[in-house]
Amino acid sequence: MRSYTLLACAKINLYLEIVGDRADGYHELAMIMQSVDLCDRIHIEPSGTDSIRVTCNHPDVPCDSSNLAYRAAELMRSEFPEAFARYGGVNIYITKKIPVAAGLAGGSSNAAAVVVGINLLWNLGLTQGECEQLGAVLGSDVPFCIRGGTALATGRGEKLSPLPDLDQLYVVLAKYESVKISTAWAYQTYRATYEETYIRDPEHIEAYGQKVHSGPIVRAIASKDSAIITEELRNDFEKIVLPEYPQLVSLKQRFIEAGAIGTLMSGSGSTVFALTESHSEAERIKAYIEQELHHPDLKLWVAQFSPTGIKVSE
Ligand SMILES: C[C@@](CO)(OP(=O)(O)O)[C@H](O)COP(=O)(O)OP(=O)(O)OC[C@H]1O[C@@H](n2ccc(N)nc2=O)[C@H](O)[C@@H]1O
Ligand SMILES: Nc1ncnc2c1ncn2[C@@H]1O[C@H](COP(=O)(O)OP(=O)(O)O)[C@@H](O)[C@H]1O
Repeated sequence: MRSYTLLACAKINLYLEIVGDRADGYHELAMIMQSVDLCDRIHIEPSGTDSIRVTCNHPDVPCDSSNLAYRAAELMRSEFPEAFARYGGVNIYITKKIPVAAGLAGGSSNAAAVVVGINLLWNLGLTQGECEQLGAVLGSDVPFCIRGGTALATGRGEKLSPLPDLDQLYVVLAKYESVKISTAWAYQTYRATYEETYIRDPEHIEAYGQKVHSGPIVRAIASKDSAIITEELRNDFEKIVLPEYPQLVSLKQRFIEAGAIGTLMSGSGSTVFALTESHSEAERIKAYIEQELHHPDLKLWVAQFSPTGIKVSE
């Protein structure tokens, strides 16, 4: 039987506005999500048994049923029992390149790759939309990781509207290995600090009217206007994370000093990214930061915006 190798792209948030409280305990969001070509490699093969097995090269990633890739395979097993009975279990090999707990959706991208990979392995014939719906059960960011490219994400992050691909931008990603921020902590802390500004029980993002401020960046993306995109970068989590981690503030300052056209923390952190208009400029800024900060704990990567979230090869 066939096996598949998939590249699962990281995402960055060019815009993240926390707009309200939801009845289900999640937060209502307006986000611009962007895939970048820093990718984990996921290999999926039939196990020849009825079990799911996950192997990963990263010491901080669990290989048991708490691994999001494992949970994705479990979901497929329970949703498609006949296919499971016919094709059996799977072995999943994960080679991590995306830093862990970094605000780059590493786990979500791995789960996305497993949904897409098992769809192929078991000949399920699911459409991308159907894969995205299954992904939403696994986590708010998983549908975007399946769709990829550039998208406006609303609801709890799972409702996607496509935006034109921003293929002209490059990114330098920087992460202090010791600064690990849990997404649940970030949302809880934000709620505790800003709850009084929340909109209660919002039904639809449109209903927020004036309260949502993503219009200018959406229009700038449509017209591919990098100057306005960089002016409109926003991440509400910066308000609670940056005061706790002054090294991230310095990192942002250094990026601007180095000539980045914009800089922002991604998601709930702790990755900070800088945008540039060329690959050579991104490499130059990476080298500058490595030399200036020269911190063994600080890791940097250069990546390009990607029009896809998952790339498949047999
Ligand atoms: C913050 C973001 C921005 O893209 O990314 P990361 O920083 O994790 O990469 C996402 O909203 C993370 O999405 P994801 O990691 O899929 O979240 P989930 O598994 O659904 O939920 C993790 C935790 O975040 C909270 N959560 C998540 C999404 C949301 N709209 N409201 C929330 O309050 C949940 O209550 C839960 O405690
Ligand atoms: N396949 C996976 N890859 C990475 N982390 C995973 C995976 N499965 C579960 N996790 C756990 O999820 C947590 C969040 O990791 P990750 O998805 O990389 O971060 P973020 O939510 O900030 O984008 C980690 O602490 C890790 O232990």
